[in-house]
Amino acid sequence: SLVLAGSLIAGGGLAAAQSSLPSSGSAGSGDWTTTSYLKDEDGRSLILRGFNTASSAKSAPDGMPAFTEADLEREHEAMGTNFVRFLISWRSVEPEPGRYDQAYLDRVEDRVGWYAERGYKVMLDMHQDVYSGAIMADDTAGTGAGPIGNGAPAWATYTDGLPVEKQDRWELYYIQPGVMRAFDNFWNTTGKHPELMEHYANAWRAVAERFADNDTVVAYDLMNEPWGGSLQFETFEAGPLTDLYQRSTNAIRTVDQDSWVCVAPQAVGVNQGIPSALGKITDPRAGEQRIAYCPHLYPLPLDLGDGYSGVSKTLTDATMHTWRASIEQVATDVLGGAPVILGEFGLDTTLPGAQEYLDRVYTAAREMGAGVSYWSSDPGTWGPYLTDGTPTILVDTMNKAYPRAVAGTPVSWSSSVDRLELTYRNDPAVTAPTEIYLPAAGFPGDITVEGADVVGWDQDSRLLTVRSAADADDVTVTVSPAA
Ligand SMILES: CN(C)c1ccc(C(=O)NC[C@H]2N[C@H](CO)[C@@H](O)[C@@H]2O)cc1
Repeated sequence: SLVLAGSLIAGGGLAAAQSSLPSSGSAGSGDWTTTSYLKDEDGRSLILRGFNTASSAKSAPDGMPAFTEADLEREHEAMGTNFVRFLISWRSVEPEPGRYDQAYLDRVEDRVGWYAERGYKVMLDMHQDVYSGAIMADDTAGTGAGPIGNGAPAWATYTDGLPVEKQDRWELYYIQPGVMRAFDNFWNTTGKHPELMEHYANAWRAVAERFADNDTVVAYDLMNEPWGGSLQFETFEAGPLTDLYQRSTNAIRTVDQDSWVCVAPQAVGVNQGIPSALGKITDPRAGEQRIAYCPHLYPLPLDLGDGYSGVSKTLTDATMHTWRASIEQVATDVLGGAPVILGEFGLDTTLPGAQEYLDRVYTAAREMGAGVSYWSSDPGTWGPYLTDGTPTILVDTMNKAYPRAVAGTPVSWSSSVDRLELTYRNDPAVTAPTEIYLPAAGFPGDITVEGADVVGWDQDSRLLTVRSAADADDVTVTVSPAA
């Protein structure tokens, strides 16, 4: 079919290439591809690309990111993203024990509406870093919106009077005695606070009750970068962490049967490629399990400020190999074939080799069939825009052709500046068309589509929709600028 810029000419044949779903590679083979995806309300498999929005929400009194609808319009226009890992906080959801702040959830719902109007899907991230803003005496108004940590409300922060001394690096607060104790009390390692995990699960139920019927909210990311305090690795991950995830999943399912529940491993070590010991979480819903796996990726050399070059590149490549094997193992063997979203990765885009690293991670995500939410949309050299609005290399890196919603199971896809190829196993039960984003940079005018019929072309959103013959088995669609 030939699509003329702004309009389309129907016609063109339907070619269905013969191929088959890849078997999942042997553990750690490095060529594993998921066969499981989050799906939209039309049953289409979602390929999710977007940002974490935003770190600025962590200590904001109203819990909202300093991210306006105009910022979202700019992001959508410049990069064609379709996904956001939106930061929310326990302190904002449950400011007092058992009281859920509906005005805060109203503010979250307003932002979700911004994304809905632009065709996005939202994953709500119950964010924490260093437990709570209440870990230090100068906690602002005792709400948990303090200057260092974020996440838990003040009433759920039990440091038991142990010291939390000022640190040069924020990460070091995690091992301060008062913070270790706050985590040990939350996980009830001390045996003194069995109520806190219950409150946490019930806070999730309150959030899910609000968004259960909102198709834009497609997933809940149960806890950001969990830290076990005195418990680490298997004792923590297979113990209280898996327990909290199961309890939160059960609580969510009392009000929301359809959203995916995303679970993350502990951050330390697993972000750097060490295998996770996370246990099985069982979804009590009828039908398919809707548990997803949301790991993060932060190779140590990059985190220490080295670029992606020299020894740092070698070590980072080794990290990514073990990291991919670990993801395959948890998603396949532990969670029974869960879809994967890379919940966070990022770096200072001004570092040497940054572009190559970004390309490598997005290639790995594409090969695995994983969604990606980049850390983060906040202004600065890590993000897409500097504080003065100057674009970083991230904007062009993100602004690439990709399939967004597929009427079947993606088998493989690839894209270059001016060509996209997608192979998927057609699902005749899905009547909605497959949706593909085509940036103006590579597709300035007319386009040629092979392997499927063009259903529509929206010049503003730059979304092409195509449909294969209902009886097609495996379909290969190729999109390129018209000759
Ligand atoms: C010691 N612990 C428990 C620790 C250390 C470092 C990180 C981290 O860098 N995380 C990577 C990014 N993720 C957060 C937001 O989720 C950002 O603030 C970090 O840069 C996490 C945990």
